Amino acid sequence: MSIQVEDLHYTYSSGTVALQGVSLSIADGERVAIVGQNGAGKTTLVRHLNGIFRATGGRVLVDGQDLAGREIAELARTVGYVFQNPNEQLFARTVRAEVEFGPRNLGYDRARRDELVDWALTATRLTEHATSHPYHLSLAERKRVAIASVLAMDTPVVVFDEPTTGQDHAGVRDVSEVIAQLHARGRTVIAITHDMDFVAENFDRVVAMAQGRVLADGTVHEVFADAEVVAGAAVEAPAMMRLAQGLGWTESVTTVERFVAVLAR
Ligand SMILES: Nc1ncnc2c1ncn2[C@@H]1O[C@H](COP(=O)(O)OP(=O)(O)OP(=O)(O)O)[C@@H](O)[C@H]1O
Repeated sequence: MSIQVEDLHYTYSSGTVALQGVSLSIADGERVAIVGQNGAGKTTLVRHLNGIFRATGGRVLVDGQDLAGREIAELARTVGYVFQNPNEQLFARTVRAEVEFGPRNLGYDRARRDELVDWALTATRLTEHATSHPYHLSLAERKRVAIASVLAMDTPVVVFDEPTTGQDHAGVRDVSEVIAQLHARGRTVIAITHDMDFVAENFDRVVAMAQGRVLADGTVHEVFADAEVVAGAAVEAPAMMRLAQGLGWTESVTTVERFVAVLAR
């Protein structure tokens, strides 16, 4: 499902100008990472995609339809949003009830619901915690519950707000695997992240933001090879890319797999 953001502006009621004319076009099935320093406007931007925020200027179209005037409940069927802080998202008494809430609310029948919930729990390694209270789990596990509860809604677009923060190595691998599964199912995946190695390993495209604007939009290599962009967005290129540059290689190298392939030659 495609997304068009056209000259989007957003000013908080406090007067903070968070977005100053963002334009983006995301095609069906793309994997897009949004990067940039704290306060760049990333969260404000993605919260427009499912109608949590309404543009104070410009517009957002999903599948060609303007989101203005559309109900949040209707948009929930289209764009899933995993909050950065799971405590803002979770409310049920058991993990399974939490994960089942979305598909139940969307009116999916029992068989589809069970299938989606089982898949979401397996994908996030939470099956054994299905009957636990989410608040008895660690923060990292609660974050995975938040991910599972959005996965189970089976939306064509899934937006993650800093999905790897607080996750250990296995948790990061799980999130990568979830993204790969969503991609294989043809879903559009958008993630805000501060982990540039995670970006390089899991995304095809990077949008770098600064001060409420898009500074650069391109492949991982294109965006991180531009020193001005790297400085302006206050990010660091992925480790493999820095290593390859340090070795004086001219090839595009952003991932471990690619690094090993070039080294082997
Ligand atoms: N609820 C709010 N009320 C007022 N200002 C806000 C609010 N939330 C965010 N802002 C401000 O809007 C600007 C953009 O914030 P936003 O959270 O979108 O940035 P971000 O790029 O997601 O940052 P981070 O990486 O820290 O999550 C910042 O100046 C921030 O202080």
